[in-house]
Formats: sequence, C-alpha cells, structure tokens
Amino acid sequence: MNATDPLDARGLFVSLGGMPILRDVSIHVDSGEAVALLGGNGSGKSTLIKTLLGLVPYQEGTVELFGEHLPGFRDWWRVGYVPQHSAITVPNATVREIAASGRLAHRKPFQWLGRDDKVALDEALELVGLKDRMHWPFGSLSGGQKQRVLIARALASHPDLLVMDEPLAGVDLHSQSGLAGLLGRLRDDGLALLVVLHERGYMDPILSRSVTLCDGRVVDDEHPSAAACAVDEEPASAFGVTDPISGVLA
Ligand SMILES: Nc1ncnc2c1ncn2[C@@H]1O[C@H](COP(=O)(O)OP(=O)(O)OP(=O)(O)O)[C@@H](O)[C@H]1O
Repeated sequence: MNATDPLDARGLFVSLGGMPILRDVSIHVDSGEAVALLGGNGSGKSTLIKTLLGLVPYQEGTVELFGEHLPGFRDWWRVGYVPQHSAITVPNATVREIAASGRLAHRKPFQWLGRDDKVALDEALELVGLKDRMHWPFGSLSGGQKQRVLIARALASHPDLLVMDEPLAGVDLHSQSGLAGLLGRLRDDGLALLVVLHERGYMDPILSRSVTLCDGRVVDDEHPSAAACAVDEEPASAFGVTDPISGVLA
C-alpha cells in the first residue's frame, strides 16, 4: 500500500440506531485495481461505501483517501460516486443536466457551465456512448442507459477512484456485458474501481480482487472467488433477532 493509493480503511466499526452494522472492517484499493464488494442482502455493503465516502459516521477505525485522512480530505473531485439508478428521482432532468452535476466539485453551485465543464461533460457522455441523447429526459432511458448517465456524471469530474453501488442492478444481460466492457476500459485507462455487486457475473474478467462482507464483517479479502457466507445459509440478524417459526431475519 502506497501513501497515495486511492483507499485504505482499517478497523471500521459502525453502529446505526444503536445497532452494530460494520465490525472491524478493513478494505483497501490500490491504484489501477478493480475491487468487488460482495455480500448478501443486509451484509453492510452500502453502509460501508457510504462510510468510506464520509456519508455515514464511524465510531472506530481510520479511512484514508489518497493518503489523506477522511476528516481532512478535500479533493472530492478525485472520487466519483455512482449510486444505484433507482436512487435518482428527477425523471424530467435531462441526461446532460444530470451528468453536469458531476462538475460541482470543480465549480460553485448555480454558476453557468464554463468551457472546461462543457468539454469534460462532452467527453464523459461520449465515453459512455450517450452524447447523442444528451437532451433526453433521464426517466425515458433504459436501466442500462441510466447507469451510463450516472457513470458519465462521475467521470465528468475526472476522478481517480470510482465507487459504484450495484451498477448492474436492474440492467438486462446484454447491457450488463456492455457496462462491464466500459468499466474494463476505464480500469485499463488507470481508474481504480470499488464496485458493490451481488455476484461477480459479467464483471469477473475485469476484477482484480473481491472482498466479501457477511453480517458486517469481512470474510474474504484474498481469493478471486467469493468465500461462502455461513450466515447466508443459516440467517442470523445483526441484531440477533430471528423469527422462531421461519428462521428468517425479523
Ligand atoms: N439508518 C439505519 N439505521 C439502522 N439500521 C440500518 C440503517 N441503514 C442500514 N441499516 C441496517 O444495516 C444493515 C446493512 O444494510 P446495508 O444497506 O448496508 O446492506 P447491503 O449489504 O447494502 O444490503 P443490500 O444488498 O440489500 O442493499 C441492514 O440490516 C440494515 O437494516
């Protein structure tokens, strides 16, 4: 691990509403790596990436982005965040308007786009193959196209690390393959990737490693294939509450 590598988090403990969600989680992403964050529903994947992005507070541990401790990190343009497309609730905003919000780290809100912004925006939309649809309403696009818009939004700031929350969710198989190809090209161009996935699937060929969470703990950070999560087979809640009849988490 070099001091300037994109991400190094150690010993993270996170509780939400008094419940332990992440326990002693460590994860790092080296320059040029594509790391998958795997795990079953409720294992803590989204909480972890939100913690790494400073959106959820942690009670113990350290997070460093590009060698800078999270509380003092200011170069947010270096980190592109791609949320799930279902999280975007502005269907009438155009492709270009949504992608343009990715330039906010470089300019003040409510200012017109400058020349550099326009160039970066055009390049990002070109890269994801949506330049010809820049005036379309976001809500009129397919799942795969929406995901591409959000990738363009993240790329518009010229990041060095892309953090993605289930980019293949709700995307048909053909588009999954296309998106995986796009992400592979971005990685080849030097972008580091941290990608939440339910399975490696089409992303498998481009992944350097996978980290698997189970019940808020890392159960595998070494091997290319995800380790089995014992809790998946015999569910046990982070809260220790299990329905006595069905055996399913309450
Ligand atoms: N604000 C909150 N307050 C209390 N508990 C929360 C909060 N947010 C998430 N949790 C709990 O934390 C656990 C992990 O949730 P998280 O969304 O991180 O899991 P996940 O692995 O991303 O799941 P999925 O694959 O279903 O999206 C779940 O049990 C969830 O109910």
